Amino acid sequence: MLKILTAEQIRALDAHTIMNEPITSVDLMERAGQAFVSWFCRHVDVVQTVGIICGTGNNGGDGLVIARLLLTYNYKVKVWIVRGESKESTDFTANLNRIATKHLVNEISNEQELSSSDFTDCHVLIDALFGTGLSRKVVGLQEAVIKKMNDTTAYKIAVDVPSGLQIDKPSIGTIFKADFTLTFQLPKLAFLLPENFQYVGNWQVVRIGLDKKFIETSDTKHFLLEKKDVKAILKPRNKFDHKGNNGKALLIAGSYGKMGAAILAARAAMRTGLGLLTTHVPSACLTIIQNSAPESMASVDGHEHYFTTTPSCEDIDAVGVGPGIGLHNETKRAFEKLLQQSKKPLVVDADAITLLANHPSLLLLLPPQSILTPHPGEFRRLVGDWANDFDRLEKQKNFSKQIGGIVVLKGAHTSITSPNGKVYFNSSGNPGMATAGSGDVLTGMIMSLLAQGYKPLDAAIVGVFLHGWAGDLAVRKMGEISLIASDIIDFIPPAYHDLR
Ligand SMILES: NC(=O)C1=CN([C@@H]2O[C@H](COP(=O)(O)OP(=O)(O)OC[C@H]3O[C@@H](n4cnc5c(N)ncnc54)[C@H](OP(=O)(O)O)[C@@H]3O)[C@@H](O)[C@H]2O)[C@H](O)CC1
Ligand SMILES: [K+]
Repeated sequence: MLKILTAEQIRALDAHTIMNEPITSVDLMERAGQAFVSWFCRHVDVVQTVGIICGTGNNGGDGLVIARLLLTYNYKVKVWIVRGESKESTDFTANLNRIATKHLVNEISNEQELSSSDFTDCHVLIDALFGTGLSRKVVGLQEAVIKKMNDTTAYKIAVDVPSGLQIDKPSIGTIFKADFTLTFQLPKLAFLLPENFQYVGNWQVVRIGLDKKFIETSDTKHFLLEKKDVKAILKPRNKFDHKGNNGKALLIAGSYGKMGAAILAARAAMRTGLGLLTTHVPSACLTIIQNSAPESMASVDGHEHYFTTTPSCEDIDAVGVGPGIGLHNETKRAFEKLLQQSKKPLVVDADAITLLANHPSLLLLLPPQSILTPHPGEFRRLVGDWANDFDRLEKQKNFSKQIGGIVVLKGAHTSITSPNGKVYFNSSGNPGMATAGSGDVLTGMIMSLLAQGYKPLDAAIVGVFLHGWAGDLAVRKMGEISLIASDIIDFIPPAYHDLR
C-alpha cells in the first residue's frame, strides 16, 4: 500500500533523497520534469498549444523543466512566470537560465501584465504555480492568476498539486481547478477527500525515485490500498474444502416491499465464496428469497412484513444485518436482542446503522471489531455534521476508536478506519457504482469474507477493494450510466480472477 505523507514529511523525503542517493536537487527536479513529460506525451497530442504558468519556487522550476523538454518534443509552448514577494528558488533560477529560447518566457509581475496576458489560445494549461510548498492562503496577483487560469476552456493539468490546495489540511481561498493532477511519488491526503475532486480532478502518481527506505520508515496513519495488498491477503482454496470450511453466515435483511436489498446481499455473499448462508426474512417474503437466492437457506420471522424475531447465532461465523429491514419499534428491539446475543463481530449496514444513530445506547452493545458500512448520510446521522472532509475523517477515526470497530465510509475512495487510528483508502471503483443496491452488495461481500475467516479489518479491505474492482470490470461492459448493482455481483468472479 502507498503511504500518504504530510507536506513536511515530503520535504524531508526530498532532502533525504538528495543527501543519500545522492542526487543534486536540480537533477531531482529534472527527474520530476521528465516523469511529467513522459506521461504528458502519452496523453496530449503534439498539435496542442501548451501554456505553462510558473511560480518562482520548485513547483515553478518543475514547470520550466517541463517547458524545455516539451520544446524538444516539438510542442508549441508558452511560459508565464508569476512573480510575487518570494524570491526565486535556486533550482528555479538554474532552470530559467537553461531555457534557451527566452522569447517564449513572459513575465507577470503585476495586474497590468496579467490582464495583457492571453491564455485563451492554449489548448492545455499546466499549473506550476504552487506545489507542496503552499503555506498560506493565496491572495493578490497569484490569486488573480489562478482565477484567470480557471476561467479558460483549456484542458487543465496541475503539476504535483493544484495551486492553492493544501495537501494535508483544509484549504481556504482560490484553488486551481485541474482536470488532471500528476503528483510525484506519493498520493496526497487531500486528493482522497470528495470535496477536493473539483480541484484535483482525476489524478495519478508518477514515481521520481525518492528514497524507498525513508518512505518505509516514515510514520503515517494514512494508506492508499493497491491491488497487490489485496492479493497478499486473499486466502487460497484447499482442494479438500467442503462448504463447511467456507463459513456459515446469517443475513438479516429485507422487509415487505424492500426485498431487493436482501436478495442482492445474499447473492453477493455466495458469489464471494461463502459456504453456507441463512437469510432471515419476514414470513410474507419467504417465497421471494427462496426463488431469488436459491443458494441461501431461509429463516422465517414471526412477523409477515418486517424483522421482529431474532434468529439464533449459534454455530454462525458471521452475521450481516440492516439492508432493507426498516425502522419499526419491534425491529429495533429485535436488533437490540441480536446485539446482546452476538459474541462475534457483526456487519452493520443501512437501516441497522440508522437504528444505532436513533438509539445511541445500542452502540455500547456492538461486539468488538464489528464493521459498520455507512454512506455519508448515514454517517452524519451517527456522528453529526462536519466542517469539511478532513473533519469528517477525524470523526470517522474517533468513531472507530469509540466503538472499537471498523468504519467503512462509502464513496469515491471509500475510507476504512480501524480502532487503532489507521485509515485505508480504496483505489478501485467508479462513479457508475453509485446506484441502488451497490451498498447491499458490499454488505454481502464483507459478511461473506468475515464468515470465511478473514479478520474483520481484512474482510473490510478485501470486500471494499473487490467490490470496486468488480465494478471497474462491469463498467467496461455496461457503462457508467447503465451499470446496476447486480452487474457488480456478476463481475465478482473475474475480479477474483484478477486478484489471484
Ligand atoms: N519530492 C518531490 O515531490 C519533489 C518536488 N518538487 C517540486 O517542488 C515543489 C515544492 O516546491 P517549494 O519550493 O517547496 O514550494 P512551491 O514551489 O510549492 O511554492 C513556492 C514558494 O511560494 C511561497 N508561498 C507559499 N504559499 C504561498 C502563498 N499562498 N502565496 C504566495 N507565496 C506562497 C513559499 O515561499 P515563501 O518564502 O513565500 O514562504 C514557497 O516556497 C513540489 O510541489 C514539486 O513540484 C521538486 O521539483 C522535485 C522533487
Ligand atoms: K501546481
